[in-house]
Amino acid sequence: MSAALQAAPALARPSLVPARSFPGAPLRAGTRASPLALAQTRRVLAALGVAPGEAQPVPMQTSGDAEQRRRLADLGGKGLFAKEIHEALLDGRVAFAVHSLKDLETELPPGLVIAAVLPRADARDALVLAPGCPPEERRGPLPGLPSGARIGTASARRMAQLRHLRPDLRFGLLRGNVQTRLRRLEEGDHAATVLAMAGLQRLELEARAARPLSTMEMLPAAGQGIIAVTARAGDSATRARLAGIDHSPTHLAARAERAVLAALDGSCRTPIGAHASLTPDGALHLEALVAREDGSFLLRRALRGAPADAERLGAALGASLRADSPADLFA
Ligand SMILES: NCc1[nH]cc(CCC(=O)O)c1CC(=O)O
Repeated sequence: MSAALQAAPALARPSLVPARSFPGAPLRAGTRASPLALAQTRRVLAALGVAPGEAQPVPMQTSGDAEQRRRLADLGGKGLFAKEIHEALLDGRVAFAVHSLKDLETELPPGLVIAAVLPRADARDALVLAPGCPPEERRGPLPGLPSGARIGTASARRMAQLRHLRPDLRFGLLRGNVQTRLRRLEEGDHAATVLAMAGLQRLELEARAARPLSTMEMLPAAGQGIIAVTARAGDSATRARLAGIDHSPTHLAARAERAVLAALDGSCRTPIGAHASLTPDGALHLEALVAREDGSFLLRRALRGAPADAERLGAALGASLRADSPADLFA
């Protein structure tokens, strides 16, 4: 190895070399290291139209990734998957970072902003059956899901909605990245699970979905199907570049859905769903729900208004749900 190559690792040490101090260096894009996160980062880089070598994904292990068995609730929730990435961004070790919007806490750390979102993919959840579990012919809610089936999930939102419609179902904990969950389904621990259509599609695994669940059957999480790019609030050059790929209809939906979360201020285990869409006549239609994890309580409401009022609509719908829900859901 030449002396020049041997010298390279020292120069590349991320903690010593803030991206912003080397204008000609590759754009560093922070991301989790999961296959889904990397696929999403490639989409952002493709949208930016960067030349080969002009940008570089920087995969990072997060506290959330390190913990595979316990429920997120026991650990402190959403922020876990983003904390290290936010720190890298604030420190200048990466120029921007790519996230699944639904995993991003409602209030970002001071100094960070959502600089762009990509056009939303399918926001729905999908029913995924274990290989040996043929869809059952049955009448009533959630057709195709066998009576008494054991569902694997770690999502309070999915569990609450399934239980509310189908008290016969049983539940077990199933977490990990998408591939891990599919593998554990094959191992026979669970009859079925529910995964986001968007994640399955981005991993080219949508053939594993028995069918998408309608938003009436299963209201998605706020931000589901949306890839978000964070940047430093004060980095106007990066923000301007990211603004070029921002999809404004998706950004409006994101604002409305996240305003619901902010108004509800639930714990990370409170089952909450929120989904906004633009109607053909140009209005913003917002649906949201709050539930109890055991499905014994579920309140769902919708509101319609002008897209420019996205945040106010979300706040109003969140406040209305909160006013009519048991107070202990928001402890
Ligand atoms: N919590 C994990 C997570 N975060 C984002 C997605 C899917 C992609 C998306 O919603 O944009 C998934 C997997 C899943 O819920 O099935």
